[in-house]
Order: sequence, then C-alpha cells, then structure tokens
Amino acid sequence: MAFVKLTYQLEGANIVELPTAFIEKYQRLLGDEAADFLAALQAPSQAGFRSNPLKPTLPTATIAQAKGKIAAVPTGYYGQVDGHSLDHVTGWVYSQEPSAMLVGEVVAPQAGEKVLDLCAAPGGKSTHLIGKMQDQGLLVANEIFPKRAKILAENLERWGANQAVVTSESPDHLAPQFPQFFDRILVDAPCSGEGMFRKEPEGIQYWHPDYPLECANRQRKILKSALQMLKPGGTLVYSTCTFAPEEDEQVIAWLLDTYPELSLVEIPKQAGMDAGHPAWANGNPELTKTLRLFPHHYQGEGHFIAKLQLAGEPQVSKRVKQRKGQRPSLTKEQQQYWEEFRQTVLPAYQPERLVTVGDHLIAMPDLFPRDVKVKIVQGDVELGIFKKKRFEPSHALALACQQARQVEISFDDWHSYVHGDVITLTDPPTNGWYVVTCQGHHCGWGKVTGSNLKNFFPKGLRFGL
Ligand SMILES: C[S@@+](CC[C@H](N)C(=O)[O-])C[C@H]1O[C@@H](n2cnc3c(N)ncnc32)[C@H](O)[C@@H]1O
Repeated sequence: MAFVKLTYQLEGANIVELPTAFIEKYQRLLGDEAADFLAALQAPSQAGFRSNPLKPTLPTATIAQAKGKIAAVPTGYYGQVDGHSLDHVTGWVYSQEPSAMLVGEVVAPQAGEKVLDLCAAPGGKSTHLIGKMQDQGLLVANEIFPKRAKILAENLERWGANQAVVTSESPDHLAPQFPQFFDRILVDAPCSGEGMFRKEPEGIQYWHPDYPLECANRQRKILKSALQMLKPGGTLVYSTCTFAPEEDEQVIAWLLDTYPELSLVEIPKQAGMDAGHPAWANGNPELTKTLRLFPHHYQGEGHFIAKLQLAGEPQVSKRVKQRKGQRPSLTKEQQQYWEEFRQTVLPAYQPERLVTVGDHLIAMPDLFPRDVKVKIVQGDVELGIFKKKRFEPSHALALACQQARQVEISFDDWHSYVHGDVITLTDPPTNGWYVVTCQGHHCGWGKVTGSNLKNFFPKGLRFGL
C-alpha cells in the first residue's frame, strides 16, 4: 500500500511529516483499515468540553454553541470553549477532547471514596473524577512536575473542588505513604502520545520506532508503585493517548502475568468503540475486555483504557472523625478571625478539617491522612490568608463555596471585574466581603466600601476583552 507523505503544519509555518516507520507499522497492524486510520490522522482534531456537575445549573451559554452531545459521557459535548467566557473563567466547563472523557466514566468513582489520580496534570481527568464523586470523599491528584502541579491546582480551584488535594511527588515516593489506601486509582500514563498527533503535531518530532518501548518501561514502573497504594478489592484504571500496542495491550498483558491477583474488568463498548487486540500482545483473550478508541471509528483523538480489579474483599472507606477534644492547628486569634469571617459571609460553609501552612488557612478533607509526608500544592484547598488582625479569603474559596453573601454584577461589569477595575454599585449593600456573582456564577471576591466594589480578582488571572 503506497501513501503520499502525511504532513502537518506547525506554528511558525514549519512542516512536520508522519514518519515512514510509523505509517508502515500501522499498515502492518491494521491491514485494510490502515488507509482510513491514516486518513483520520490528517483530518481536523475533535474538540469537546464537559459541564461541571458541582455548579448549580448547566452552562447554557456554552452548550448553546455546542456541536452535539457525547453519548457515552453525561456531562460531555462536542464543541469549542472560549477561554475568556464567563462559563470557562468561573469553572462551569472544562475543555477536553472527547475520547479522553471516557476515562473518567470507566473509573466511575463514587461519592465518599478515596481516589488517586497519579499522573494528573493538567487536570482533565481529575476535574471529571471529583465531579462524579459529587465532591465527597477524597481525591488525591498527583503530578510529578511542580510547575504542572501548579496548573493542576489552578484547574481544580476553578472547578470549585473542596475534597481534592494536589500533591507533587514521584509515584515511588508517594507509594510508601499510602499503603493499600485507595478504593480507585487512575494511571493516565505519560506515553508516546500518538493520539495527540493531529491536535499537537509538535509531538511527532519526538517519535522514533523505539519510543513506545521506552515509554512502556516508565509505565511499568509507575504501575508497580500504583499497585502498592490500591486496597484489596480496589480498581485500577490504566489509560494512554497512544495507539502503540507496546504501551497498551502489552503493558496490560505484562500486568496480568506479573500480578495474578489482578483481573480485567470488561469495559462496555458503544458504537464506534473497539476492543483491545490480544494478537498485538501475547494472545491473552482477556485483553478484549480493554477499550480502544480509534479516530476513524470514534469521534475523538484516540485512547486506550483498561480497568483491573485487585483480588480481595472490597472495603468500605471509613470516615476519619476528628478525635474528641482535638483542636485544629489554628491559634485562638486565627480561629476567631476565620469564624468571624465565615459566620458573616458564608455561614453554611463548614470545611472538614482546618490546618495552617505559614499564614495560609487550608481546608483538608477528613480522609486525607494526618501523618503523610508529601508535598501538598496549595490551591484548591486554600481558604485564605491571615493578615494583621484579619482574614483575607482566597479566590479558591469563592469558587468552592456553594452559598455565600453575594453581590450580583452585570455582564458588562464582569468584563471590568476580570480586567481588575473597581466597580461602582448603584444599590450597594453594607460594607464588607462579598462573593461577586454574574448570572449566578461565582466569579471571585469583592469588598464593598460605600458604593465601591473593591476588586479581588487575582492579578495573575486578569484579562481584557
Ligand atoms: C497523559 S498526561 C496526564 C493528563 C491528565 N491525566 C489529564 O487528564 O489532564 C501524563 C502526566 O504524567 C506526568 N509524568 C511524566 N513522567 C512521569 C513519571 N515518571 N511518573 C509520573 N508521572 C509522570 C506528566 O508530567 C503528565 O502530566
């Protein structure tokens, strides 16, 4: 089968070619289907977004622009998100390519469980998981690289998650801290990213015939660590955004051979979804329980997903109650400033556990163990900072609280608000802190002084339209 060169234009007008070895490999693996597969890799990429079930209603403005509903994902839509829209800036939507959304559906976490997203940045799957958990229980979202962990924390902050803790550790450092701890673990592994070629053609430049095997070695190491943290009876979901069998079926075949206590759970297939190919690994027929998404069959970029269960009785997560008489680690003064603020501005808000890191007040989910030594990335769990004789709330708190004292501004005033301007109120309430809302979206904090609404939208997030 002969092909004309498959080329992609990079930013700056550079052209990159799909390597001949890549084309020949998939001609060999896919036979007659290869032409359709390679043609799909030349078609435009598929954009999608998910709505945030933690918000009070649907993001109707973004949904109005959608190109359709994604059948297998209750919160999923085809279409682009405007990064400067009210829905996006306030965390009512998350932009995610459609096949990546299947991963959260396969993990299927339940409210109250302990869940680990081990390779979590920038947070597409983490935001999906905490939404499915209805923000109850514990999600540990871990990312090895600190800079990417910060982006992950910002995305979970925008999502309004209360029960997610962002950590930045390598899997082998994390493992001894959480022995047999989690009900569910997701390993959305770093991979050769062949499924991202048409969306991000820059990745093509890193591909060489041995690259998938190099990635597979790293994936096996990560999985070994992940398994140390899984409870008996717990489930592990492994996913990649690559088509390479070395990183997909072959990694799962290795897992099943190495850990006889693991078994595959069938992933139901809907129209356009393929089963994994046993012949691309060791012939184990169980591999058909895994899921493959190819861009010539399913409207998305491509993914591989496997779900495994560890033998043993499933254990119910225990809620760790604060011991009687145990005090949160706040000084009497800090406790007073926080309580004054909470009772005046958001009396319905009751975080599970309060701790301080320096002057910062952090809300910790009860289920997060007290004695672990891991790097926690502030963001989604930060309530605010103690300043001289007062408490100043964080942006994360405005997005995470459901009910608060609020001041509603117009859409035009929202444009001024995200620009950092002081807003003049025509009918100002009494002086003090308010969550600024626009069309019911929590946008951030404002402090009313007379008829002025002082702007506390974070400087780093400000933009002009
Ligand atoms: C496929 S991406 C994760 C995407 C993310 N789950 C999402 O949905 O937004 C894989 C992540 O693994 C991280 N990573 C790279 N090397 C790693 C390693 N050795 N151990 C753990 N994670 C690693 C990368 O930085 C990257 O953020």
